[in-house]
Amino acid sequence: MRPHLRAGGGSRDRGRAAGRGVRPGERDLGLPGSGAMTDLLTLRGVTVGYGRHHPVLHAIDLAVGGGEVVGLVGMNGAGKSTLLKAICGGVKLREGTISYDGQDVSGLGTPELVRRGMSILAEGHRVIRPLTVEENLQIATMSLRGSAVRRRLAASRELIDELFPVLHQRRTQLAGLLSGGEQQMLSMARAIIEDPKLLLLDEPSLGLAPLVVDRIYSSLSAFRERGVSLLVVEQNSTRVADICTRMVVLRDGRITATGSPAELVGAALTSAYFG
Ligand SMILES: Nc1ncnc2c1ncn2[C@@H]1O[C@H](COP(=O)(O)OP(=O)(O)OP(=O)(O)O)[C@@H](O)[C@H]1O
Repeated sequence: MRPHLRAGGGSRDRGRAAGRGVRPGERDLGLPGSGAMTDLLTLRGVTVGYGRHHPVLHAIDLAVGGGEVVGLVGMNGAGKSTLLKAICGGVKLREGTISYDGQDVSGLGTPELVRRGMSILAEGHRVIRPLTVEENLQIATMSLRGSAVRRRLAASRELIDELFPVLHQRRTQLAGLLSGGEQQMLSMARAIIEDPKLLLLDEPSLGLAPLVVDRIYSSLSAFRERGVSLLVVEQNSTRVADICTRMVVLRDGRITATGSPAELVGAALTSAYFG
């Protein structure tokens, strides 16, 4: 029989998990974690599907705390991208609710969520192809106001130059002519300027050379150090395990395991991935 780890939110949910009880057949790992954190993003009972098809996600409970880095992993077709789409309003909820920063945001679209402090790097690169690199960065600053924000912006620009010097070299080049890796770096740089509370990323390392992946992951560490909450979808758990505080495994639209990277290794991880 396959060991079944506790499904749902993270260790910080222990009280809640105890409240609703661990389901028969599930094993509560009593995971260590961030008891002091308040949840920034909470999904409760989220069920979604496409058209008239069967649900792709089944009653998902998931929480991301302030400053927490959650790695959402699982095989092809497990429903990881669909979960991000559900959060961003890209697919309609059949059941359940999503709250962010204490407010119900179920069904809100991406522009409104961005206005409320989420940055979303979903499939593909988020650059404006006919504009130069510098113009792309300038546009990201447009929603920022006030002197404190301007100071923060100066720090962000310094960080971008340090993390992605190639963008400085390419600042007059059209974004559409950048390589895939450079476009991903520019997407990350735009997110750094937006100074989000929560950053959602769908496979930020997909198809990139190892050195570029290193750069992208360095920028994720910088977000973490700034106290930004991250929800990072990756098919391969190895890379995301280096930066996340908690990993959540999705299989066939259900959460099969959650725990720190140290806890979710070996047989526990294989079983959660493949059943
Ligand atoms: N627009 C759509 N219409 C119908 N079915 C869809 C649509 N998008 C995804 N699906 C189906 O939903 C399921 C989950 O897909 P999803 O892209 O969320 O998985 P994933 O875990 O992100 O996979 P991958 O790692 O391959 O990107 C799959 O069976 C897929 O075929």
